[in-house]
Amino acid sequence: MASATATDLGAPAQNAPQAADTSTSTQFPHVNIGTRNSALAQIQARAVAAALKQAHPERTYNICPVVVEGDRDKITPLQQLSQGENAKSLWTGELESMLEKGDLDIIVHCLKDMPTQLPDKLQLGAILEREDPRDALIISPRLPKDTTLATLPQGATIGTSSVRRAAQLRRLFPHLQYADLRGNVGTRLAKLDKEDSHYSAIILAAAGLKRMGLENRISQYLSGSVGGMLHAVGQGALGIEVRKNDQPMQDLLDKIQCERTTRACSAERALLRALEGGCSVPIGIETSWRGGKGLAVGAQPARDYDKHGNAVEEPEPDLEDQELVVKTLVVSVDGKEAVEHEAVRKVRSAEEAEEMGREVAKILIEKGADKILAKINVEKQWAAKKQLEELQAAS
Ligand SMILES: NCc1[nH]cc(CCC(=O)O)c1CC(=O)O
Repeated sequence: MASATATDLGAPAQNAPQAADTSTSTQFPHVNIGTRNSALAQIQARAVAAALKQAHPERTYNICPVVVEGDRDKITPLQQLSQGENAKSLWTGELESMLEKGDLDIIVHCLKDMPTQLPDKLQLGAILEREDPRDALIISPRLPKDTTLATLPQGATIGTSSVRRAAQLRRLFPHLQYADLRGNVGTRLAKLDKEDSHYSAIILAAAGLKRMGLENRISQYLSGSVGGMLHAVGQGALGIEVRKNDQPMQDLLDKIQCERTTRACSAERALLRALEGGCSVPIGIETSWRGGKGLAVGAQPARDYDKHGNAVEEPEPDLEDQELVVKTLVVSVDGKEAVEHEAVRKVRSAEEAEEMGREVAKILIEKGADKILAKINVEKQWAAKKQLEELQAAS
């Protein structure tokens, strides 16, 4: 097996792999863990390495940060980058070809960024326990810290490059403006904070901020009930990609997966797959577990949050006694049309959860979601064509 080094992975020198642990047996080769090289991605990769180390202390782990295409092009708006044939490979393509070649053994992804269709030889080997899946509002330091979506001044600009976020917000906050905002979490915060920034606030995933120790920047946690914002499919969870024929590696991953998150995210991903939405399509979702011993069905969501956004710890009912609640929304880019649906079902496996996701997709389509999505695809193609013409005119 190839043992990759920082240099032959094309990573900058300061991103050298973490020193491999040589204190234990060397009868196994290192597990090479691929990751994007952003600060958040590397934090996530280290968390996975730590979980693996705990489950399998006999193995050694090597983190390999790689600069990917999506991180290089900072100019083209995301919706247009994710067009056409290259659509899905932008964030994952380079890492995946290294995995296929054997230069990597696993890739750690934000599940949200993982395409619903993976290359033939690869599979989603594990989904780990979910962090807070909600979106969060971050306010400019020039505004009062307790500013919320509802108290932002008329005409204030919110930075987000997510069609899903902007479309949902336009629906409930038509008096605000929405502008593209690109870059890693640190870059986006810097663009908000700089003195002449034209953003009054930005929306980021709470999970990324929490993982980076930046949750103190969060002014408001958004959800279906606060700000009417449903999160992206897979948001807050980590997905690990592995070669299909690598059973030993799959066995390692089986010990660190989270069944609750796997079932919920399997439903979410099956729904997205059935609607054929790319990562920037305005599909919002919220999954939760309901019922179980000691709780009346529908009495309260399985996970609640206090006013600081911390998960309120309650003794967790047995997963097998609970039902999965899937709440979902497809909204037009202008926020004027929306189709929503909520379903509740017992799912005893990831496969049953996928079935539920497909059922919900079918109902959304019956309610008219396909028309909203078709219109978005036409608009995207038009925008991409216009941009190409501009580029040609400029050259
Ligand atoms: N769109 C990029 C992206 N992909 C994953 C995360 C972090 C949150 C997660 O793990 O789902 C982010 C940043 C963000 O949306 O704020």
